[in-house]
Amino acid sequence: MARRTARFRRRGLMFVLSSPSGAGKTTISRKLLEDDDNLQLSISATTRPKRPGERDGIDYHFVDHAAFERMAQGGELLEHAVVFGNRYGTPRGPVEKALAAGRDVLFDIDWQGTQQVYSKMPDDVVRVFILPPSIEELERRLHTRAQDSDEVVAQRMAKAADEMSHYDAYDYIIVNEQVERAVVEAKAILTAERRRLKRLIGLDSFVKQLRGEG
Ligand SMILES: Nc1nc2c(ncn2[C@@H]2O[C@H](COP(=O)(O)OP(=O)(O)O)[C@@H](O)[C@H]2O)c(=O)[nH]1
Ligand SMILES: Nc1ncnc2c1ncn2[C@@H]1O[C@H](COP(=O)(O)OP(=O)(O)O)[C@@H](O)[C@H]1O
Repeated sequence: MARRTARFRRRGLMFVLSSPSGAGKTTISRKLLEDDDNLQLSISATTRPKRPGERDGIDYHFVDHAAFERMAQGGELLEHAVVFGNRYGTPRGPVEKALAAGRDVLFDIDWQGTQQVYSKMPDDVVRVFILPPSIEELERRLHTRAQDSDEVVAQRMAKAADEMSHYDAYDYIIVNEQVERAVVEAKAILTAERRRLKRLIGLDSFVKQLRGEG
């Protein structure tokens, strides 16, 4: 007799990573995306200028203030916030499509955006906050990234304490000391969250079938 394949599906989840700037969100996100075919990045729109090496439509949708305002007013953004004086927002369409298709979406958004998506879609959101091992190491990382001026680094360090004060609005905390370890931890969280009963669709009839009732 042919073996039956699992006849239930899963709704996608929203995997949110937040941290003070420089703690390692981008590094950890890249590794998760590289190793996981079912995970896709939510590409935010921003009015921030492009950094060297960043590509429009891949790292961000780089837009001007007027275009951002049109998107916000038109209800095209799931959430939006001002961070370091620039506007950032999450386009709604790709997220809804992915979730319905059972794909998971990774978000690199700040605490304000996390709060907004969580209040709209609490059952779909998994919130992870990344902390640096120390404040000295955070500053070192911001300098070694060498993409921002000393002035911008000073601005980000000044904001770090404020951002870190929001850690308690998250479900999971990862201290990014060794990047490989942090990635293993993030993968473990994702794996476990994918098995949550509440995300499984049609499990009832599958179990009925297993019990010979289907
Ligand atoms: N609310 C919100 N925050 C975002 C979004 N995209 C990026 N951010 C946050 O904006 C902050 C600055 O991001 P960025 O300019 O790329 O610098 P980074 O700190 O090096 O990641 C980070 O805390 C991001 O998580 C978004 O769509 N919505
Ligand atoms: N665990 C780690 N140990 C040492 N350096 C790290 C670690 N994680 C990230 N970095 C480095 O720190 C800098 C900031 O990391 P990044 O991922 O850009 O942070 P974020 O996206 O949170 O601003 C980068 O140069 C990155 O290579």
